[in-house]
Amino acid sequence: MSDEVKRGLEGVVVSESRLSYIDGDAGELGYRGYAIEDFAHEASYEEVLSLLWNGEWPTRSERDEFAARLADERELDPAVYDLIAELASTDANPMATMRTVTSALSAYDADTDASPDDREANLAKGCRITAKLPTALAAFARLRNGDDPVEPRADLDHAANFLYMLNDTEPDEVAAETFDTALVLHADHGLNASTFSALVTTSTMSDLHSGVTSAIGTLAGGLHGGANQNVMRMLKEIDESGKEPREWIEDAVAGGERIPGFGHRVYNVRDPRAGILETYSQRLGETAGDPRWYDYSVAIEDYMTEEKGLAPNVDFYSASMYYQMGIPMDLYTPIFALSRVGGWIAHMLEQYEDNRLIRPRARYVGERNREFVPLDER
Ligand SMILES: CC(=O)SCCNC(=O)CCNC(=O)[C@H](O)C(C)(C)COP(=O)(O)OP(=O)(O)OC[C@H]1O[C@@H](n2cnc3c(N)ncnc32)[C@H](O)[C@@H]1OP(=O)(O)O
Ligand SMILES: O=C([O-])CC(=O)C(=O)O
Repeated sequence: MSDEVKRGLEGVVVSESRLSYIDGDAGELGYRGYAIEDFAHEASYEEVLSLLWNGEWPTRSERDEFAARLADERELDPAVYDLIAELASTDANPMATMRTVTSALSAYDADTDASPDDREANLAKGCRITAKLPTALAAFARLRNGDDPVEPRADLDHAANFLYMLNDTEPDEVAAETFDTALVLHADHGLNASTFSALVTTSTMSDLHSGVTSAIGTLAGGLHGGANQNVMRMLKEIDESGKEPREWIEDAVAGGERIPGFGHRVYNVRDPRAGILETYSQRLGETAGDPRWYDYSVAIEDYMTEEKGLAPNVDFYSASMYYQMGIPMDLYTPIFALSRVGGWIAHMLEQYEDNRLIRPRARYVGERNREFVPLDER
């Protein structure tokens, strides 16, 4: 057995998957063999979930049935609302709230005692988790502002219903479509850190709720999903500094800072999702007559690409896009989770079909054969 250390598991292949294909040199991403550019605008999040979980695009009737099943599961148990209200009253971190709520949902899940690898029970649990998290996040966002939660509406699709519950106003077509595309584009991405942590959890034959709880904790960090809110904080800081974006970034890079939204473990070129999200960010700026956030982003990208050879990742343009939709900054990463939950579940379903415990090793570099000294003699 080789003792070579692969820091960060870079380049290590640990499993086979039929879910997402990534070519990091060509900048290509596909779900189950379909290039994202071919369906991102057209397919809904519900269709993508169905594709990821079942392997094929649903027919219209299958899509309707699946969407209705999800819509039926949006309500939360009153005890979960109480928990969210409690967390909102302490101004808890939204990602910590999502993690805690996911864990709590298992207590109210009808299939909580099913065998961890029972596919039908897992599909039912998957529907419940995916359907309930948007209700939980919207309720939390409203309660912390002193507003009452808004009941989900079964006649709205997954994306539109979330915006409706968040704002207590039915979104217009542009907002609903933009948000739906963001959900579609964030749904899966190979063995990224959060998906891997879900798989580590379920590889012990733990349950789906535990896997999603682990994954949310992993997504929260600034090197992963947390980067999207850091991007917007940076854009705001640039705006307030009065400096040119290029000058601001130059100073930040010279100061040794990592620029959020740039760089990627797998892509050596521009993340293909960034290109699609960029068009939405640009369009929203033009419509609002304030292209500032998009323009800053382009100036930063130009500098980072030319001077550092680093391209934007998915978190870069999603930030200005969500901001221009009026979404509070600290909800961007939880929104990433609302989408990625579909990918996490798809990977866990795949893992249960052919599971092996994930248990790598560390090379021990500490001292050995040291003599134990009892407490009173130290
Ligand atoms: C959904 C997602 O998770 S997408 C990623 C979201 N995360 C971010 O946007 C945070 C900023 N980006 C980063 O920190 C990194 O690019 C990561 C974590 C995404 C990838 O990290 P790794 O593959 O481990 O690359 P690593 O950290 O070794 O970086 C390689 C080199 O590029 C530099 N670098 C990488 N990203 C950046 C960045 N955003 N800003 C400045 N320098 C960077 C590193 O300093 C390092 O330089 P060095 O070799 O001179 O020390
Ligand atoms: O793949 C990764 O490492 C990070 C990423 O872009 C994602 O999770 O969408």
